[in-house]
Amino acid sequence: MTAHSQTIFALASGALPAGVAVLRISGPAAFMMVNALVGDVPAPRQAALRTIRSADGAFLDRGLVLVFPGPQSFTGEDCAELHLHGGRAVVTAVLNSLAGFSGARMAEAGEFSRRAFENGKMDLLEVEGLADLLAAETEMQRRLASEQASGHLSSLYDDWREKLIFARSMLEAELDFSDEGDIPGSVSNRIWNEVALLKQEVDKGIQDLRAGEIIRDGFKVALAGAPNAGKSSLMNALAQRDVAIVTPIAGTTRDVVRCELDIEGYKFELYDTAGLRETADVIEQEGIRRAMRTISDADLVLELTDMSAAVRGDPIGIDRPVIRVGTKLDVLSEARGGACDFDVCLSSVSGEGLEELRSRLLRAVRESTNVASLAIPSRLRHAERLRSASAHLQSALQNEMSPLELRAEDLRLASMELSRMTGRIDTETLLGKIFSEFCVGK
Ligand SMILES: Nc1nc2c(c(=O)[nH]1)N(C=O)[C@@H](CNc1ccc(C(=O)N[C@@H](CCC(=O)O)C(=O)O)cc1)CN2
Ligand SMILES: Nc1nc2c(ncn2[C@@H]2O[C@H](COP(=O)(O)OP(=O)(O)OP(=O)(O)O)[C@@H](O)[C@H]2O)c(=O)[nH]1
Ligand SMILES: [Mg+2]
Repeated sequence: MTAHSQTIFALASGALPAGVAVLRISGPAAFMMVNALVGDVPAPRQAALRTIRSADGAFLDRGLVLVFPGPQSFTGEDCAELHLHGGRAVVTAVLNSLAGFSGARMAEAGEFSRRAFENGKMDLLEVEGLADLLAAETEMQRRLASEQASGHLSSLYDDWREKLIFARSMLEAELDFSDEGDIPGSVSNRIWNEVALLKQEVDKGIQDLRAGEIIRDGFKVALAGAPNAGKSSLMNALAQRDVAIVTPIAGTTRDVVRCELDIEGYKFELYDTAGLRETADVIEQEGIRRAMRTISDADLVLELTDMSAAVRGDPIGIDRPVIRVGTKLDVLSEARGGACDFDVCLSSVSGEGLEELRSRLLRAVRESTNVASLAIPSRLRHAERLRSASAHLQSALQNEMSPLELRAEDLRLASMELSRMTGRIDTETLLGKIFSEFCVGK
């Protein structure tokens, strides 16, 4: 438990004006400050309606006051909340009054959560989950973040860590008795079987990173094809707004244009790109270079072909998953020539086929995020720790001829990696990076 001498405060609710504004106070002087502002300290954890006055007795607001005595609070310290009328001047007046107390200052971004972490109220995975929960815009992002914020990923990794600690203690017991003649090795065999099973679980976790990243950061879809194929028009139709410039001139799009979509709770990132062709125009060449880079980074490529055009572009030929889209279905004569060359035929003008494309996109994201539970890694940091743990387990398992001491040391290193995951051991730099993701008041 890290005791802070300073009391911090901040607006914890959103942009003003708002219906209600919540000011949060945490630290040793919190209750003294509440007492000075409202005349008493209400009963713990019960909302009480009070008049809030400045140090010179001037009326500031009438609002709800809540106090949470430490350690039973969000930060683990004495905490208080003032629920004010959400006007700018009301909030400014009360914040100014709070700043007048000695030992009190405005909180920095993420400082409440940082104190919660330091006081053991949340571990690092839960803190990251909370940051993701505040940033979540889609239903699947919310579910993934809640899972992590409520400690389910932490329990999983703690469980693995405990298994390793148990295995090590068994090995150490065996080491202690080893000079009493050879024990038939049965204990040891059972341990290595369990370590092998654990390694499989860790490796499964590493594989799930891709699903976690897709849910958290979005499924990347690139629109590709010849100039005038209708890429920008399709982007605008899917986004239902005018994101990209559309003209009848081939070579309109040069920069990569990005937009986000929410399909059934999954976040998609759509990338409109320059039409692919041989060209002498240096600006267009650079556009095409960027297009190719975007296409090769995509989780899925929509390869568009203008079905009404006399000449069709060549296939792009990349090793990404592709949906072949035939465009301009509305101008196609009744002889729908070659529609069977495509997975989806659509018109961005009439809207025909868009629903079919949307359900194909949904199917693709579901296939890429097909996991049994949402207690999965979603940041590179998680996978790096898991990879390193897996490598130590591998070393312990394969070096059957090495001394038990060394193999036990590999198990210890693996469990250290899992401790880093929840932040039992870690560096100031990492903490700074994670807490800087928060806004002030959290
Ligand atoms: N008004 C208000 N609403 C809020 C929050 C808040 O701080 N204030 N939260 C802020 O994120 C979230 C709720 N999270 C919270 C987490 C822990 C505790 C807390 O007091 N924990 C104590 C007691 C637990 C208990 O009584 O069961 C503890 O952990 O010891 C409060 C809120 C969302 N809603
Ligand atoms: N009738 C019809 N016209 C379309 C459709 N989609 C696009 N167009 C037209 O085709 C032309 C080219 O459309 P864009 O969306 O700019 O094509 P693009 O693939 O982005 O082209 P570049 O940016 O040059 O690579 C425009 O005149 C559009 O209005 C469609 O579904 N039906
Ligand atoms: Mg375009």
